[in-house]
Amino acid sequence: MPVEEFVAGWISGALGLVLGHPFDTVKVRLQTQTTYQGIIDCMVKTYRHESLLGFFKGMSFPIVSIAVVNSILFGVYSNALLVLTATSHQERRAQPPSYTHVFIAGCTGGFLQAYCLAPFDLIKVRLQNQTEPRAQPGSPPPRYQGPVHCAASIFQAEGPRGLFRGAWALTLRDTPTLGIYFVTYEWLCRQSTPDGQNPSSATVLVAGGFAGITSWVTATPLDVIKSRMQMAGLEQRAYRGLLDCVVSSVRQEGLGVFFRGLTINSARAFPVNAVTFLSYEYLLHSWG
Ligand SMILES: C[N+](C)(C)CCCC[C@H](N)C(=O)O
Repeated sequence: MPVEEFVAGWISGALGLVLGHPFDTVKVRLQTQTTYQGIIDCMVKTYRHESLLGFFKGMSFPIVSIAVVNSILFGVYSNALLVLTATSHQERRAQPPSYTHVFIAGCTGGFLQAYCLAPFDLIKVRLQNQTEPRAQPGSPPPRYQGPVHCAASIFQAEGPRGLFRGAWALTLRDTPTLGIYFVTYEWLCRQSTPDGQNPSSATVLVAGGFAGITSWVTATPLDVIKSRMQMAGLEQRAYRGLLDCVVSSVRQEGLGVFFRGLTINSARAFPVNAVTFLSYEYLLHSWG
């Protein structure tokens, strides 16, 4: 089993992640809190209360987890294509796989990464939603003092299952939308590259960026539900399940609730995924 794809997936994921984290914090806050009037308001308030550091809350853990998660996504995707089409990464420009195969491989990668992502994503969302300024002398400490403390508190209060809160919503969010992600990327690359040639860097950037946007646009409704289910354990607002969360969110806030964070998700998705795909292709290319 080729391992370069796993390593390339990890490094490229980490680069994209740092770039996109401030957007991600604003998104999570808009989705789960009602105190902000919009993106700008949320950014200004976050900056005033918590300085620039506020935007980077909850990032250390994802940096570690992206190693696992993005390498599973890209590694499984590429190896699934190897199984389906008997072509390696290098051979795929000359013998492009069908879009059905790309979709199936993307869904497989998406499904497998979702379960590993679930506990990391839960901790990220809980930490991002702590809006207190960084510890000041005399003020009470925030509920979670960091990722490890957060994981340990959830584990103590709810057992190992608590760490997988929202995991189903996350799996449903990621399985089809990562199929869409790779199909969009491949389609855009093929549109602007002569047959058999490697896409240019500019093409990879644009195709990666749009793959990110398409995937996030289709993922946003379940992203909202996922984030809410992850926060529910804290807020005594227990949902009986995914459907209950969907129904009660729509009842209280209307259908618009499914599009919370859509603009910011898309704004974040372009640079993050442009950089992810460019570094992924570059690394694989330079390793031969
Ligand atoms: C499937 N879903 C849309 C959720 C994610 C797809 C893109 C993944 C990328 N690491 C990013 O963070 O943008």
